[in-house]
Amino acid sequence: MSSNTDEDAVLVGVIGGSGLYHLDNLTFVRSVNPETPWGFPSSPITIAALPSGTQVAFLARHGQGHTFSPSAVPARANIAALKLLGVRVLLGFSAVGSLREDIPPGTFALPTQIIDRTKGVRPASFFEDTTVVAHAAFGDPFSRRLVRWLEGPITQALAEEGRGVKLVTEKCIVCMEGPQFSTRAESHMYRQWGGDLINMSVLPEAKLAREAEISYALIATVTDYDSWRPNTDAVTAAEVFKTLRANAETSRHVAGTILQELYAAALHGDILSEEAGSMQSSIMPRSAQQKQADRDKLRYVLPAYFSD
Ligand SMILES: CSC[C@H]1O[C@H](OP(=O)(O)O)[C@H](O)[C@@H]1O
Ligand SMILES: Nc1ncnc2[nH]cnc12
Repeated sequence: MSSNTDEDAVLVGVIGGSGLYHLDNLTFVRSVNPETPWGFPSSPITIAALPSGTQVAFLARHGQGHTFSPSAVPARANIAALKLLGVRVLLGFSAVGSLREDIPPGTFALPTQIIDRTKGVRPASFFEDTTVVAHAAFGDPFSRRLVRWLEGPITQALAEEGRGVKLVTEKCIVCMEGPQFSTRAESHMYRQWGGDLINMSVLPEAKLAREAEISYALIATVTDYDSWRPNTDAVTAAEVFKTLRANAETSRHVAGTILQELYAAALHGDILSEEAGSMQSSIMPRSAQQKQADRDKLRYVLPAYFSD
């Protein structure tokens, strides 16, 4: 599959998490399953049209039948395949635990910070195992402009839905390795560290989106109180499943309400401006020791810097 021209580029992408394996009110256009230099994505990517005809891309993070555990999600192939389709703005939906009493299950959140508690078993860079070195800026791990933009439309969409779902912002999410949930001691420790939410999926997705110069935000949907609450059972998958379906319905409503506006904002506004071009100064200068095969591989995600 060769790189898309601007005319058939799909600017907006959505990654669905646990419980969110499709979106609503879209017209199916085609399904694509590109083999990237990092393998195949979690599942074929659905290209579908909004009522206006604008096309968006949807990918189920754990695969259509939820066959990839968080540690095994082929995140590099996912981000590379979306980038090839033309995606420049990406919303990841995720089921998360809450580390705060005032963020109950059912709440939606737009985190702005991440604490990395993954264990180094997930490939987290497109530059890994190549002769090209890059250090992407990650102080603000989510696209600041995108997060700021999303706050209003999501709040409005939740109000319109009328189920009383609240949106909270400026939260810090801990990303743990899993697949087992945290111990009570870990859950308490994350609270002391300043964590507000916890999941197993936002990394390396957010790092790879940054390396691919895709503006990325996480819409975190709270399913449980994790394991820190005294005199309360620690989180179980059964507890998570209780809230998953309602959260997925609300996620579909939110996506259905905001995607057209998001497309217009990405096309005409400045929400992509901080990430676009950001890798130019993050990549170490070209040297004779860099292997051409590595540069060819990196061209797949960053054609602007590796075209020769
Ligand atoms: C099903 S409970 C744990 C599982 O759910 C979340 O997945 P996702 O972020 O894809 O919604 C969490 O990160 C864990 O992977
Ligand atoms: N408590 C929790 N810990 C990690 N990931 C989660 N996903 C949903 N709830 C979670």
